Amino acid sequence: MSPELTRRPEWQALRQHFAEIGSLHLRDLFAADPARGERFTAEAAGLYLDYSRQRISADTLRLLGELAEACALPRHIAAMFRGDLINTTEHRAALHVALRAPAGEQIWVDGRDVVADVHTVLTRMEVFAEAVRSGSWLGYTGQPVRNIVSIGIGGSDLGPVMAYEALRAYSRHDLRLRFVSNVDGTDLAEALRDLDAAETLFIVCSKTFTTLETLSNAQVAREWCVAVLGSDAAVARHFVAVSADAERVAAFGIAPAQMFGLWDWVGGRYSMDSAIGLSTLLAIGPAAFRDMLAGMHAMDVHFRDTPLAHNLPVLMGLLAVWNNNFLDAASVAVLPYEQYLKRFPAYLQQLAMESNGKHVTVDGVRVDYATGPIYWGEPGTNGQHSFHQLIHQGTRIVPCDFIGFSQALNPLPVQHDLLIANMLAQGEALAFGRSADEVRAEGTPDELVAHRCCEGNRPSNTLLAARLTPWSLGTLIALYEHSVFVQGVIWDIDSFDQWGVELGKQLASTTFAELSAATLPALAHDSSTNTLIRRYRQLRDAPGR
Ligand SMILES: O=P(O)(O)OC[C@H]1O[C@H](O)[C@H](O)[C@@H](O)[C@@H]1O
Repeated sequence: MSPELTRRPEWQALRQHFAEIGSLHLRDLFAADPARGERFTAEAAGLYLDYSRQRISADTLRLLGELAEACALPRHIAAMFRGDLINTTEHRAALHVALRAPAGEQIWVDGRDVVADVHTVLTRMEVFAEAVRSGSWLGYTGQPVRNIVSIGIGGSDLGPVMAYEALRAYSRHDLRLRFVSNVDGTDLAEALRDLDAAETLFIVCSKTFTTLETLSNAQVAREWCVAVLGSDAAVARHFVAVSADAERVAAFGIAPAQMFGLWDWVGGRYSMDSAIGLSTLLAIGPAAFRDMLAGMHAMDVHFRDTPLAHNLPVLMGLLAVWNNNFLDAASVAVLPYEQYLKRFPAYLQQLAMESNGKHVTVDGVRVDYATGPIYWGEPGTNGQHSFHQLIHQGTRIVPCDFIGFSQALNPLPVQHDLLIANMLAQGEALAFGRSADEVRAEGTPDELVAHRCCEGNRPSNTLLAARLTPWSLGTLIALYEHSVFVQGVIWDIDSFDQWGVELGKQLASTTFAELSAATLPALAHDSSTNTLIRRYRQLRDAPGR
């Protein structure tokens, strides 16, 4: 059985259309329509999107819209907001929109109003955060908290790290936040090296509370804390947990009063605005955290209620499908021209790649088209001095998302205009390039003309907002969350499961037993794994090394 998507007349129409316009250059498209840079734009919740530098025409947009209708995108959007079990392989809702729904709104799952539950937890988080921030929460020896160490990985780390870095300008600078994720002991050792346990609070973040990296790091952190402070009783003043599994948290030794809950309808990579965001709330305070939620909600409402043609996440999602499946672009570069967004690309990697890196449809049929592209990126202008060369002149097409803000958070005399000038120049250079004639006219010697030419015709989006605030960060996150969902709907995949990560975990547990056994047991892997296991043990145990 072949999947339905590529058999749809709307898909075939796009194929045909690409054959007609695929070779058009952005120079021609702009020349043919001088107002293109005003027309191919959209705006929502304070975010302005310029998509005029995508290799599309008005017909492309119409045909993508028809594909979206054929794939029942509006029905899928409604189903998500209603709390239907759209994560079909796990029989769960994907209701991250409920995490930022205002108090009083109602969304029902299994006969419970989940919005009420969300606000109960949010209020508890705020009370706790106020106690810590005001200095009234005291450690075991009577000291207030000055250091917060969040232990978590994947969705229980990347969102909180990204948000903490993004909102540093709004954070309490006398609270030191650190994030430990890797099972590599270096991560924890370096995080704790200069901290005083008496004034350190640990947040153990794990939705399942089974994740090996997090549990083993939390265990060591607890031993460190108890050893320094001299009593098991210290754990109650220095550890809180965020999890959906109260029993496992209790078994670890953290009392229910010090646990903040989330639910199985919150996916890990969609959880940074749940209790998993406790570190963010501690850093920026309750009012700013609520602003972030309000920004997310504003984008949710826009996504839910706006016709497809003017809907920002829908446009971004459909353009991503166009680039991925018709232009055959295998990756997307996310280039924030805002230093505070330095971890945004890493956060998006999990969001996009764990969601849409799938090889079968929701019905388990092998896809015959490319699904999720590779997301990567670095803040500008740094990337311009390293990998932009490939984006400008390499043989692969790398669509770019530029993200910038009009107002600087740390204004220096000329820097911000310089920064944004560079962002705009990159988009312009990528789109229009520089022809051989133009290069020659600059007096370039003949033998260098080919080397200095830039073909152009490289697509990009530009997202512009007034200022990076908790609110605008919220809009940006929700924009990408929904854009990823739109892509998943078109590709007919389950964007909310992540079965692919399980195999490696299973194999690692067997291998761990083999690495740590006193004497090497019989190995039954392939010859590569067997040899590497032997060599590792040999190097590890070699005397004098
Ligand atoms: O929050 P946890 O249950 O500890 O999960 C942490 C992470 O690990 C898993 O392996 C998944 O791939 C991620 O989606 C998840 O966010």
